[in-house]
Amino acid sequence: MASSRVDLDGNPIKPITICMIGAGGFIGSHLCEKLMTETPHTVLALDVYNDKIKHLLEPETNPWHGRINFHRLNIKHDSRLEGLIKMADLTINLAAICTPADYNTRPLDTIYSNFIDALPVVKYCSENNKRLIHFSTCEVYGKTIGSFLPKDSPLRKDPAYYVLKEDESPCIFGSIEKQRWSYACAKQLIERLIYAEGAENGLEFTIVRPFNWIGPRMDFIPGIDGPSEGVPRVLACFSNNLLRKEPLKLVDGGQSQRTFVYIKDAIEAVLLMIENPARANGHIFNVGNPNNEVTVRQLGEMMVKVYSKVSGDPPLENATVDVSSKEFYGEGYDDSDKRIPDMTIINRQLGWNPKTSLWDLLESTLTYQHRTYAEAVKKVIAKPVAS
Ligand SMILES: NC(=O)c1ccc[n+]([C@@H]2O[C@H](COP(=O)([O-])OP(=O)(O)OC[C@H]3O[C@@H](n4cnc5c(N)ncnc54)[C@H](O)[C@@H]3O)[C@@H](O)[C@H]2O)c1
Ligand SMILES: O=c1ccn([C@@H]2O[C@H](COP(=O)(O)OP(=O)(O)O[C@H]3OC[C@@H](O)[C@H](O)[C@H]3O)[C@@H](O)[C@H]2O)c(=O)[nH]1
Repeated sequence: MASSRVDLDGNPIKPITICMIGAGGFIGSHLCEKLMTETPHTVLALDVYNDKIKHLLEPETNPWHGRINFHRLNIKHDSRLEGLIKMADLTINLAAICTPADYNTRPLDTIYSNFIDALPVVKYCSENNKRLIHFSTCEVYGKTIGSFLPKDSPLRKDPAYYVLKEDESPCIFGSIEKQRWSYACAKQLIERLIYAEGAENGLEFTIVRPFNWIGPRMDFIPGIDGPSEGVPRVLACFSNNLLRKEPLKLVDGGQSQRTFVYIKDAIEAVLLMIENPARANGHIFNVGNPNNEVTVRQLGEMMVKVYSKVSGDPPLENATVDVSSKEFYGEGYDDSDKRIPDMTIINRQLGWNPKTSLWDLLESTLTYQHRTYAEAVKKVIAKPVAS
């Protein structure tokens, strides 16, 4: 496997050591899996949790045993961080609070997590001349220019007013009371800091802006492997509703638009960045699938159909219900109206294109959700409520 692998310019790929912070999360678990099964690289996996990568850490008979080492630590306060970054050739920082339900209910934790806690990582990489791949977000673009045009303006249909370009589009956030944007603002400032470290001190960096990556192991199902009152991201919210046979809640009518990309497609893009530093350094990359655009209402309706197919149950009648954002997320919520990534830069630098359609990615993801959770949800529903 390992020795014959070459990069995009035909050079042999040498095995490296990667310090992956946030390796126990959704994206981290898929990236670790890819690195273990398809590459010779070694991973120092840092996180406070490891449930999603347990299958890679155990048993000792795994062919990659010894190439992945888990370090349980909180980067807020752990003196081991600099040493681990020094031991690696490349650091990938995925650690963040990144769930909309947290942005306006835990704004301080959100700002600290996405900006303050990331500062030492940038500093240690810069001081020790280590390459950094930092995970930002599509949310740094905020709202589209088109959303400020009159509702009936024909310009709303012009891509110049909504396609999001790394090197051209402005970042448009709501007012300070709309704390939804605290996350986006913290991510924007850390991007600017990394960029400045590159410009002034020569830090070798790549910034990734994910556009709604979804797939197995995303977030949690409330009351099963996460808190009963917890509100995960939309894929897990809708999966939870489907598993419990309750209507899917459409926030403010589900009119916002998103493009969804399959996690396995997106991880291919990250691997190209890891293994082609000369093409990836100094760049900010949109990673998404512009062909998979739907409104949140359309996403819900499609998930109802796909879940019926994979579970064998008839689709729910009255499958959706409208809720206000204030009721669902609390005061201070706002939303991104539309997110279409421009793909020019990632295409030119890495030749990457997403492959999987929304229907196909939902089919494999909901098959996983059904297999993993249906029985556990049935048991919880059957339990009499304690009086
Ligand atoms: N999934 C997406 O579509 C998406 C979209 C935009 C941006 N992102 C960004 O990608 C990154 C990873 O996202 P994800 O979807 O895998 O989220 P996730 O919540 O599943 O993973 C984040 C991981 O970081 C860990 N972590 C957080 N704070 C930590 C700390 N102080 N010390 C150690 N570990 C810590 C968490 O325990 C978690 O396992 C985040 O930076 C997020 O903002 C993701
Ligand atoms: O049950 C639900 C959950 C969510 N939604 C809506 O679905 C849309 C998508 O919500 P998600 O929870 O997936 O999160 P968003 O797309 O708003 O942001 C996401 O993308 C940017 C990343 O940085 C973050 O990981 C995440 O914040 C929003 O319009 C939200 O209001 C519902 O209508 N019903």
